[in-house]
Amino acid sequence: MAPMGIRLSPLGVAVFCLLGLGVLYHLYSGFLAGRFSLFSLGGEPGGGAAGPAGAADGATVDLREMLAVSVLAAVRGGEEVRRVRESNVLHEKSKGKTREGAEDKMTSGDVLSNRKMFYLLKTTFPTVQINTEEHVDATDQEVILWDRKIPEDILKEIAAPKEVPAESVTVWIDPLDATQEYTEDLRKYVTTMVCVAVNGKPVLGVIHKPFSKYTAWAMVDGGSNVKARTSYNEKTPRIVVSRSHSGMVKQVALQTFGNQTTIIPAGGAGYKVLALLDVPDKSQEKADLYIHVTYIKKWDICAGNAILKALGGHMTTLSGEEISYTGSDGIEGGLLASISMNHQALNAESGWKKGRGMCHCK
Ligand SMILES: Nc1ncnc2c1ncn2[C@@H]1O[C@H](COP(=O)(O)O)[C@@H](OP(=O)(O)O)[C@H]1O
Ligand SMILES: [Mg+2]
Repeated sequence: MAPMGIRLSPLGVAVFCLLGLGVLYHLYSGFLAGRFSLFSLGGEPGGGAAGPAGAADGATVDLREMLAVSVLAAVRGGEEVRRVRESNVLHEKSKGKTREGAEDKMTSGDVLSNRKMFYLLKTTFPTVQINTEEHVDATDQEVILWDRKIPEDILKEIAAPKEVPAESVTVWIDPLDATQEYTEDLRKYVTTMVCVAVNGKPVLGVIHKPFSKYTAWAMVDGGSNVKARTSYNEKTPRIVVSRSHSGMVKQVALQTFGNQTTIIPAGGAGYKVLALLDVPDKSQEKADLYIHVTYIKKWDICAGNAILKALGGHMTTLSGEEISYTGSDGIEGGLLASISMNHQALNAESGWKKGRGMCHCK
């Protein structure tokens, strides 16, 4: 008989100790996996412990977890986008005008998708900088918890965690790309997008089509669920361009590549990047190049830039400069996106001279 009348069974004590050891092992193996992957990336371990709650660790974040949450955020945001469109009550408003005088529209689809996407990412990675197209209402907070499950297709492509310092990360969210087309009920152009940049370089991108439920994702030096097509027409390329913020893009494209070139006007920067890839979605048109000439924001292009880069393609300004995804929201020098082509030669051909903002076409 034990003191105070409690009798300890030897079998019970043994089971209790074994359970305790199991829990300790589980916790410690997660800790070691995080540390090893950090060292393999050449980084320094941060001050906080990268334990099993790695996603909530302030000092480092695991890019593989960020990819899983980004895919989930794009899908959850997309559900809002679809629900609002199907309700036919869009509460369309104008946020003002673009520099070229087009209406910069916003709908309930943008706002509700933004709320879901932002809070899912912010709750999971509270210390990371998140830039999003729409205003986040702090009085309307929503705590959305990630179930910490990394989907099988991601685990298959990316075998190990990839930890980076949280302070090096900037997330860009576009809760509804192609808002203009959304208001016109041109559903195929609409996407939701998440991008993660590390030290300003785009490293992972997710583009989700809410109406056909297709999702493309890729991580630079990691893996992807999408690939380039087998061939592209470099001589007389089909060029996908904006239908609602076109500027002089048609003239630039035709003068540069000749009158044989086919111009495909389309909505959404996400849609236009997918046009360059091997995408099984039936509603997706195909193109060889994507050119944009007016001002554009980084949440519109970062995910596409990351995906192209991961697959060996390029997205630069028209004068060939890489785009840095920190600091200011927008870029001035236009956009040229290609894959499996001589991007540098295309830049030179397009005739845009750095800093001039005008075309010196042939
Ligand atoms: N000149 C400009 N100024 C501001 N935003 C622009 C722009 N040109 C394009 N965009 C934005 O870039 C995205 C793709 O544009 P487009 O469909 O014309 O190619 C759209 O994003 P949103 O729909 O997310 O606002 C659009 O608003
Ligand atoms: Mg956009």
